[in-house]
Amino acid sequence: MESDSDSDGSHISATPPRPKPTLISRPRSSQSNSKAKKLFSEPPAPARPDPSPLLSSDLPFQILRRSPGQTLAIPTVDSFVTPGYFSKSAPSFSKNRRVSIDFDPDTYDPPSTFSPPNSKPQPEAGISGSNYSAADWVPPQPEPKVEVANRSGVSSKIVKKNVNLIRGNAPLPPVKLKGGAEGNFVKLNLNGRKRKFLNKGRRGSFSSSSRRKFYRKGKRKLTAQDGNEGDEDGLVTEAIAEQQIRSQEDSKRAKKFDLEAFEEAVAAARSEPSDENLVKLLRLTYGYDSFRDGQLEAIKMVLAGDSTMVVLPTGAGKSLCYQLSAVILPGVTLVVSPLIALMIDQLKQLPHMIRGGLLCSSQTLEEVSGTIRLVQEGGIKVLFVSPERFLNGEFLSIFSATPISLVVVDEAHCVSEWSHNFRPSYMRLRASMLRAKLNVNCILAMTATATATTLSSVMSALEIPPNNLIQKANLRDNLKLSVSSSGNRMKDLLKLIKSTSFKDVQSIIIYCKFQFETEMISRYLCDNNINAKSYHSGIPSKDRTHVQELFFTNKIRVVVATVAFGMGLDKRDIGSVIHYTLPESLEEYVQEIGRAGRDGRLSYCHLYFDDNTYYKLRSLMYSDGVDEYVVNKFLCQVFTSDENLKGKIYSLVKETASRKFDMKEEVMLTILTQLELGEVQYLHLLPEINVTCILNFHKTSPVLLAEKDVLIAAILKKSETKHGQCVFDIPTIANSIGVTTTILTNHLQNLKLKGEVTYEVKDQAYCYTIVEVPADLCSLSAQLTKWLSEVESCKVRKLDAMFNAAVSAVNNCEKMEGCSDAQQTLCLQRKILEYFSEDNVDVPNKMGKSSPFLQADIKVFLRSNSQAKFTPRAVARIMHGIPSPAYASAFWSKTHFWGRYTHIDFQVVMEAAKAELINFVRKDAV
Ligand SMILES: Nc1ncnc2c1ncn2[C@@H]1O[C@H](COP(=O)(O)OP(=O)(O)OP(=O)(O)O)[C@@H](O)[C@H]1O
Repeated sequence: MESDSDSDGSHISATPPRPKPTLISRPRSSQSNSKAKKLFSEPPAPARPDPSPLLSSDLPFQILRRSPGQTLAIPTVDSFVTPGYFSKSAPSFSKNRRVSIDFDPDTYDPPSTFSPPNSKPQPEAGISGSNYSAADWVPPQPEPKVEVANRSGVSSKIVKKNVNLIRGNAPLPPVKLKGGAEGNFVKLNLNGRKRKFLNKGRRGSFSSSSRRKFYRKGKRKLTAQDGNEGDEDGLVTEAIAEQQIRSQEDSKRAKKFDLEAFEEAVAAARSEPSDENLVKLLRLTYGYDSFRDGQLEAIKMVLAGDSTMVVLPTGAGKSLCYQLSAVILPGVTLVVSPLIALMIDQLKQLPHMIRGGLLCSSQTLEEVSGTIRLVQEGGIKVLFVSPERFLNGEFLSIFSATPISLVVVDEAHCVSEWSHNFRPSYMRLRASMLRAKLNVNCILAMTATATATTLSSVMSALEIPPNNLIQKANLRDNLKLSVSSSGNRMKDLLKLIKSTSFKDVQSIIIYCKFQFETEMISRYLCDNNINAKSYHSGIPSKDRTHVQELFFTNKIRVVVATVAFGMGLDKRDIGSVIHYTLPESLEEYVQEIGRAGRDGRLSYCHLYFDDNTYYKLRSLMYSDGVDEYVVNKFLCQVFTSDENLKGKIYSLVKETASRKFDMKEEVMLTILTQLELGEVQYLHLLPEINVTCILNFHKTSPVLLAEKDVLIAAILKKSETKHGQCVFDIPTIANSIGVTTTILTNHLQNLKLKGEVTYEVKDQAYCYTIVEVPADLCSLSAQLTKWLSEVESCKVRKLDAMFNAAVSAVNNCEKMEGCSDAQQTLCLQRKILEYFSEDNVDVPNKMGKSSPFLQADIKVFLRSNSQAKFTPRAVARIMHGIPSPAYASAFWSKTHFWGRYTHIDFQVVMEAAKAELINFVRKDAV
């Protein structure tokens, strides 16, 4: 259970950390110490993972024993250096190669060339110290050349190199289009078509068939070059290419589209946004005859420049509210979306006359700069971005000359820590920030699932006046809801799917919490002649896309999925959603059943629940918890005691810090974001980067190169030589010459393109500059811990409310009016309504408050693991079967106490552990 629950990419999820790829170290040849070999040597063998991180963990029970924070030795920053500064002869920056190193945690997978998570740089014999001398350098062997054909068919020779750019994204060779179109302009023009709309004639002639070939070719190249990339990257690239092909087909079909009439309707709606004009534009854009409930109201408010909060049920047509507004508004509409998959879906769903674009971390340099160019040229009307983009100054600067008319915050509940799906990066989306950085005054926030508390916190962050709320019922009334408690869910599920109500249902989604469940159930259904496939984030993206395609084309009847399948999914004829596992909140339940019946037809939603699943889920709710003294230690490290703090870039390597503080990466990010956006701004977060760089020189000797290049000179001064490679910390070098890390890595990339160097980066880190050192770290730690524990309690309450709704639907339903024939629709609707209007109430729970054996078991556990260090929280987590960064399940699940007390309240177990640990320490002292 512990290892494979799925996450939707949200901040506080029950998902244990995904295993990261490990590097297989090869045995080293004893003769491999020649200098030439040193420069081409394999990366250093990773250190063996510590079998028990506890032994080296810095987490003693002695609460007051605080280890001092690590101090970053960062030299003073003298001045800000422009890109050309590095090159002593000529500026070496190519503007269009520059790319911001942005990071979307929802899709990030570290490139496989990186060191394994537990590896630490090992001191090696033969390290020559931090300074290079000319004698250290031996020219490397030439690298093999491969032929690559460009679009025009002319083959060009390029050097095949290790794809070790930041995120492993090697830039594509420039592709020249006939007729003057440039680069991969067309490929990026996601809704390109024939560019009749507003930029007539800008694109050169590019026939449909050649375009198809181009996309296919581009796709192949990208696949080859993205070999080291995360799974989602292939998905983005493919979606972009497929979108292009689809746009072509649409374009042919839409020949009859009357551009003139459309442009007239836009102009009319712009000058007078009356009901009549808007309906006319709706008809021309979508072919719909009327607006759905809430749509017209929302569009009119946005056109009047009023920030608006829209709460409409799933499938009610929220996207149309911003799409139609975008057509009428003069500037760009920026849509912030939490998941790349969601952005891709929305991009694909844009009507062909609305030109869309997408910026995400997994795009190539050309794709990013091409999209930015299009935005600046007015070639994109709707731009989808992830919230992490707002960390990036370069991204924000795009809009200095390009007006944004509207910012749309999709899935706006993510802004609030009191929602089921809080994301720290969404905290950045404050009205004040959007006004200051983007000069935006109108915000449209949209969600299907927000409780009263969530709504009020979102509206306050986005400064949406209370009167500007458009809210309709949370549920559509074509959903028939039923619940049952089951001792044998597999059998009951099969019976249900074969029952009369379900037997004619063509498309069914079955939601599970854990990946193994999806595999197990889909196999079981296939064995029973039901065509089913599983879907979860552990499946390669290509296979996932394939499953989705099979489902959308009705080639499979059932998809058994985790939460990874759902948000934004718009298959209209899904006739049933079944919850094999209890959702974690009523919000999640409403969101997931909202996939059914989008065509308006009666659809069936069944929910199974049982006590054991509830206990397991409730345990997982505690996996983010932190103790005050750990927060204090964390803050000590963040505000390291350096005299000259201001302006310097600091970094915290995620993996190392997470294990050191036994704190999930998302929790660290939440604290850091709060330190930036709370009442006092203590720091300024920068985009996450890999901070350790391993550099190899190729053409010119390092010393000669350093004579021409200030950056290389600084690197040689402050780096170490390991296995003939130059290893340095990116922020340290950036600080020493007073540039940003982005400028530094862009410069390295430039040198790489010239064949001077190759490099790898590793150690993903949070980067920040310090604005103000807190006067009292203890009280700040106390405040932050209190806040985090309230967030945790809120999550637990949400699960309790979900479980209670299910229990009461089964137990009390007959007494309620209208529920019959195993349908609990009215009863559940009532519960959902109550919950969404007043969620902040304590709900009774059925957790045990004591156990006769608990204390004794903890005692035995501590004795049998006396070599390890524990906190009460760590012991309680083990008793509840919750893995954490420092207490991995791979090791600790072997103890027979693992998960033994899931039925006893977590706080109770923690108190018992605390008492036992005190006894243990006292006895030890005696
Ligand atoms: N006025 C309308 N008339 C007919 N169909 C509409 C109308 N507005 C939207 N739709 C259709 O309803 C479907 C659902 O729309 P959309 O995906 O925008 O819903 P949503 O509210 O964003 O749902 P979710 O929250 O699940 O993402 C789409 O297929 C869309 O084309």
